[in-house]
Amino acid sequence: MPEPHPALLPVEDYVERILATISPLPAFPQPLMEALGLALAEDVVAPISLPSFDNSAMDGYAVVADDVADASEDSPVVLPVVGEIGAGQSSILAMSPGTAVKIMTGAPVPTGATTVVPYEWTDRGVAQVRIDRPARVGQHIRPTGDDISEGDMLLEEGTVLGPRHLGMLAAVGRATVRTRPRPRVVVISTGSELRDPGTPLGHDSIYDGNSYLLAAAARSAGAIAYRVGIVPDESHAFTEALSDQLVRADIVVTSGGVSEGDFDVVKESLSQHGTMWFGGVGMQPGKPQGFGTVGEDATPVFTLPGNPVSSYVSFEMFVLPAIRRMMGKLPYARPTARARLTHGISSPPGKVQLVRGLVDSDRGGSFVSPVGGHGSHLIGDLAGSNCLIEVAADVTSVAAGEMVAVRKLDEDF
Ligand SMILES: Nc1nc2c(c(=O)[nH]1)N[C@H]1C(S)=C(S)[C@@H](COP(=O)(O)OP(=O)(O)OC[C@H]3O[C@@H](n4cnc5c(N)ncnc54)[C@H](O)[C@@H]3O)O[C@H]1N2
Ligand code: MOO
Repeated sequence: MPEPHPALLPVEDYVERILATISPLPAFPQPLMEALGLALAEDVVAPISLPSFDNSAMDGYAVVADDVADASEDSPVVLPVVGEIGAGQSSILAMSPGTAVKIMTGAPVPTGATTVVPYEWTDRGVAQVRIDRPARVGQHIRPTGDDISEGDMLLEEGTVLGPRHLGMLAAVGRATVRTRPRPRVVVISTGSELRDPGTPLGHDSIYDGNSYLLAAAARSAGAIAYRVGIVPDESHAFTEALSDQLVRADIVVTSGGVSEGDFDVVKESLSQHGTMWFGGVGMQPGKPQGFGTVGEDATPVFTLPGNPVSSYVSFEMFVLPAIRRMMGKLPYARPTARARLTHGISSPPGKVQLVRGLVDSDRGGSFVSPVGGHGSHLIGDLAGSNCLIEVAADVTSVAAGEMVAVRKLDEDF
């Protein structure tokens, strides 16, 4: 009698198991430029106010508003110019009524001045200035704290830092911020049939697309990716490659060697490790999976199936959330959107089906078309898609015109 198929682990249970094993990486202060794209691991409170002093918004003359209240073109007010203040120069700290001080944009307004008259309203005089319009109190003065007040909550923990955040942090004088670093993800391709792109191909070999696919996906997810060369289907070669790599890995991702084949060395080598789990997950493509921790530092290891589409989809569903959890980035999983299906699709019972699709949101709604067939070797179709259509495990067909869940690939979230 044939052995019954072991039960498939539901996708959500597998994700839960993975996330329960993965911890956020310890945070530390990083220079601002290193923090781009990283999640803040502290609340940032403004250490100073911005502007930090009253300063001029125009090139012109700092004066007392009362002195120019009656100025007009027919009857200009003439004031002696007692000095000049450029941005970064604060030699003149105070001025008296009845005088004018030349002032440049951004320069500190001297005590006593209540307004700034722009050059355009004057004769631009050097020793004395003729002002032919009145200026109200506070005009063209940017007051202290106008933008940010000392003690304001600027950014909350978990914020993913973009260029505008970094600009603000620098503007308030922060040189470093506490962030969680990028995980180092080591990608190992296994398979004696694999050859490096750029080298000759025999009649029985294929190019190693997966290590590029997975390393690029890891980098796109925010990780530092190390693509290790091809490891043949030999147990000792795999074990050696793995132990060499563990020292620089926060996560190890392997491709190939996890199904039922006679040369499935990944499974064979790692099965001896207590914490590794191997089995089938209720998902297509990407059924054969393995996950656990290995080595002294309990480094998480994902053993993804070798078929390229299976490998990629497995990365999206399982490795991406793990990378994001290490980085402290929420949500962990790529969010789904809704789109109307243009052509019907069928799906096996008991498995979440992830169909390559092309989603277009520019036509007064979102429409999604399946791309190519279901085969998990079809990398051409994978490259031609921009989303994964997700069909739930208990659904066996979806008709054209129905709404489906889609994961838009490559989008930041
Ligand atoms: N008897 C069974 N056979 C298979 C089963 C099963 O349940 N019973 N599952 C199938 C499924 S589903 C998948 S997915 C694959 C997974 O296989 P492995 O993870 O063991 O991967 P390999 O056998 O090494 O390779 C599968 C396929 O992918 C190609 N490959 C592998 N590495 C790369 C790479 N780096 N770049 C490009 N292509 C790669 C490889 O040549 C094979 O064609 O198992 C099924 N079999
Ligand atoms: O799990 Mo496999 O991915 O169906 O080819």
